[in-house]
Amino acid sequence: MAALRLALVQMAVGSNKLENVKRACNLVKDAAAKGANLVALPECFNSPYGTKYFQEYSEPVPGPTTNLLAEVAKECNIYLVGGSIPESENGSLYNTCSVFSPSGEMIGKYRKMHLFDIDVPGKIRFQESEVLKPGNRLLTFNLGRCKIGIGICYDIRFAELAQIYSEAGCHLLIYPGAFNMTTGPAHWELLQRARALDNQLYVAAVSPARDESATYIAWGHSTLIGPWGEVEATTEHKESTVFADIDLSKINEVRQNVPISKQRRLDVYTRPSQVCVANGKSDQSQRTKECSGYDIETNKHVD
Ligand SMILES: NC(=O)CCC(=O)C(=O)O
Repeated sequence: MAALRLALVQMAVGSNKLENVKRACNLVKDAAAKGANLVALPECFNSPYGTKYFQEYSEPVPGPTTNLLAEVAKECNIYLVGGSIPESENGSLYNTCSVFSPSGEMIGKYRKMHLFDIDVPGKIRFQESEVLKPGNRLLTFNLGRCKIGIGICYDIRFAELAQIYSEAGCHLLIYPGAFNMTTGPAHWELLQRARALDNQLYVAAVSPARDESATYIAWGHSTLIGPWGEVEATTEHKESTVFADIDLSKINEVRQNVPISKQRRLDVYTRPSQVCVANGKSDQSQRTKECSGYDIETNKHVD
């Protein structure tokens, strides 16, 4: 067995919350029985995806859903990336992913940082920010020698987030996601390949299965992209689990062959926000090394 066998559980999600969670746990058990030691669930796996549902389906984290995920991670002796669920805390709602170790401990939670607010006239309008608040913290964890970073769906459009994770030493980025029938065919795979190629690492995205009767129809196509930018494993839109092995030596090979991380021209890249004008002369400030809640130098979360 490979050191890291990943399973992306593209599960059907319905309107019964407990049924959704039980289904997720059964599919996780099935993936573990087939040799996966890292299993990931999709975005919003215990609730239909839609702003009108988030309040009703929300719960604290930790809470009833994540307690069941913790149990299944322990029972199966696996790392579990618990997709995302609508989280409630102090009257606010978040789109939250929690991660569990093989001992059943919740080792971190990540709140979607970039909320899905788009308006493509005649096609799709979705405004998560009408109901949700964004998170401000990154989340990484280690499985053996593999360092893993978490984002949620729309976060994948933001190259900076993936680059920060890469600079923090991540080898694999996992995005529980739920693209739709407009942006899915156009951008889902392209964005994963772009993030993988920019950063020369693995990128996985895991979607719910497509339900044509839902108010929001997910694109499906859960996928793992390799550090060369190629599709390593994928599926179509029905319920299924995608299995793939993560081989860290491929990352080293690509980075040696095409050494872009050593060839950056940080001496000439300047962003408008990084130019300060003093005494009438423009001055290039240092490249930003910190992001809110996460210190890249020490690789630690900061309050
Ligand atoms: N759930 C999401 O964040 C959807 C993102 C999406 O569909 C996109 O096009 O971006």
